[in-house]
Amino acid sequence: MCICFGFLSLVFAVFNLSVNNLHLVGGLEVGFSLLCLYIFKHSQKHYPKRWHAIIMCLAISLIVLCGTYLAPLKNGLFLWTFILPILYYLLLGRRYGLILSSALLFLQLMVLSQKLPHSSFSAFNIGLNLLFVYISIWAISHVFEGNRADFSKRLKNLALLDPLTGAGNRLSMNQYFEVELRDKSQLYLFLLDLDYFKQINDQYGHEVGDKVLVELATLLRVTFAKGYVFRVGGEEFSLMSNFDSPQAALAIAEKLRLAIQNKHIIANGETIKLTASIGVVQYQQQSLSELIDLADKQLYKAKETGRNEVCTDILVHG
Ligand SMILES: Nc1nc2c(ncn2[C@@H]2O[C@H](COP(=O)(O)OP(=O)(O)OP(=O)(O)O)[C@@H](O)[C@H]2O)c(=O)[nH]1
Repeated sequence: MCICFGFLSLVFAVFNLSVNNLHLVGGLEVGFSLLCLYIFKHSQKHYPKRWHAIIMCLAISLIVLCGTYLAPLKNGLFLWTFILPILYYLLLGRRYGLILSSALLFLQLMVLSQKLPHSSFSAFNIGLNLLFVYISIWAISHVFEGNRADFSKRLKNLALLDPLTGAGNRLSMNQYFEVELRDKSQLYLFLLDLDYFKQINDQYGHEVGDKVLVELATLLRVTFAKGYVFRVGGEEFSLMSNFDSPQAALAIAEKLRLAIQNKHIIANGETIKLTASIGVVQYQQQSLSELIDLADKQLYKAKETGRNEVCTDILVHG
């Protein structure tokens, strides 16, 4: 898109500078071409930045507004106004699309009211038609972008959330660890596994087992509100958060263990009691799979020593 707009803008710049004598508009168009070139170069090496899209939209709007004001209407430069709502919604989403489209409409109406002859009925007719075309394109862009955003959110949820519990899945854990979590200096990972969950399934049935998993995930999210909860296996959850100290991390792990122990789930008129084993490790420059392996060792230790335990390899001083 940058290449396409940059090239078009350069062609118009040459035309406006050499034939139309619109030096300001031509200059702006040359500037816009250079901006497009810069953004194109940047986006080849890095993820595109949001301010690039904002600057691009503002720059092209300025060119269209200046062009409409300075060039004779018969040049048709103002027709570019109609693609701008599409561009705003495409590049900036619904909120900015709405704000910029209304601002552009207001400014273009001011500019055109200076340029269209006031008394002429045909000018009034043209103005009205242009207004309705603009509003129609704007409305279509708004609805289309709304549908696209909802659809993309639903797809993202399908890809990243565990459908049963609503907790993040393995993929979202990887994404969180590798991309979103920038400061890992105080990161701790808990691996939590329900004890004797097979017995619950066997005794009460799979549906009740599912209900237990859903309630457990809710309890984890509430008790571990500071961090992120992912379901990484049948009845196994991984939790990640930064803590000020190992003591603080272990205190929360213990709080989780007690909350699960005190949780009573009613199913088929019976009360189901739960316990969980938890392995806690601190991040020290390992990869995610290495960190999980370490946490798994601690979890195994907790299972071995009788379950309903928190185990860790962190040395706590004092
Ligand atoms: N209801 C339900 N059960 C599941 C789901 N995923 C895995 N399971 C069950 O979870 C149980 C896990 O059993 P085990 O690995 O033996 O673990 P456990 O009985 O909790 O024993 P320990 O972990 O050693 O304390 C199996 O019975 C699986 O069928 C699920 O989505 N829903």
